[in-house]
Amino acid sequence: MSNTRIAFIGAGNMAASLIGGLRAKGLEAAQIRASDPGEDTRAKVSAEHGIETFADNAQAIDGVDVIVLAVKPQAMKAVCEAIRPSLQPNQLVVSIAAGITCASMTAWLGEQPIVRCMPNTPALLRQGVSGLYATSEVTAEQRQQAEELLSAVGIALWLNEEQQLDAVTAVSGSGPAYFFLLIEAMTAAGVKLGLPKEIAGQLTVQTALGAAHMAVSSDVDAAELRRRVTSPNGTTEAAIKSFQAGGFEALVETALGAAAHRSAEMAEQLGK
Ligand SMILES: NC(=O)C1=CN([C@@H]2O[C@H](COP(=O)(O)OP(=O)(O)OC[C@H]3O[C@@H](n4cnc5c(N)ncnc54)[C@H](OP(=O)(O)O)[C@@H]3O)[C@@H](O)[C@H]2O)C=CC1
Ligand SMILES: O=C(O)[C@@H]1CCC=N1
Repeated sequence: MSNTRIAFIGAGNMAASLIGGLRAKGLEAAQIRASDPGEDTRAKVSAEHGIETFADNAQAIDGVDVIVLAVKPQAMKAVCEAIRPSLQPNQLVVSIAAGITCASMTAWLGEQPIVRCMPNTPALLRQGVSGLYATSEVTAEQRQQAEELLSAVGIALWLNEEQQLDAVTAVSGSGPAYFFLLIEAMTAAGVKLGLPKEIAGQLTVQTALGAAHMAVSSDVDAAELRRRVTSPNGTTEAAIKSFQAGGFEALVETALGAAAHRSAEMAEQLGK
């Protein structure tokens, strides 16, 4: 990406994470621009990353190689239609918006190389994971550019079918929130069992971190790691049996199904 010029449309949370990752990877501030209607948002991203910012999206995309659409899904149609007259045919459009299909973007932007992806908030710490899907207009060089963009904040995984992005959204896009919910619930349960809140919180968060590190670095799968914690007729077995009696696995499947369904539903509702 040594010479790639990138414009971010929308300079909110996810854009700022990506910009931070790119700067940490060595991209020059002059290679990156961002546009956003918020004066404070522009001032913040400009102060933090030393990049030029714009109130006008068309001005921001002038002459860049890659345009990252980082606005809310509800704003995508208006943003795409407004930049359409200013697009160059070879400019790669990368969208991170949940539930907005390549077909909708093509209808709003015209024929344009598009990479649709789904990152997640740990991108802020360069610990994110993203699924990526490219339309047939995307060249090998542009695939590389998109991959390097998302790799700057974590792991980037290519998908062969666009529909799989609904599942990626359900698993990893929304996924951090599920772990936060579990952290909240375990901390509250620890308090109910007699621990001070701060200690219950620290025990929970450090356990989550340790377990995630083990799952990442171990050569055995999560089921085996779980088995190694679970002594026969011990405390873990008592807890796991209780989770399973309450339908834990089925509940997770239902919850992720709801997220994937919502992603597809947003495509229907917002894609017209
Ligand atoms: N948050 C998450 O966990 C994830 C989010 N995403 C996707 O990333 C996208 C951005 O989300 P996130 O960063 O959280 O949202 P934010 O609200 O933090 O950022 C969006 C930014 O876009 C600005 N904006 C609004 N309208 C326009 C416009 N017409 N032109 C330029 N900028 C505009 C907003 O300004 P203002 O606030 O003034 O309206 C805001 O600063 C969404 O589409 C979401 O689906 C993907 C993966 C994970
Ligand atoms: O909740 C949402 O719709 C967005 C997409 C994935 C995470 N947050």
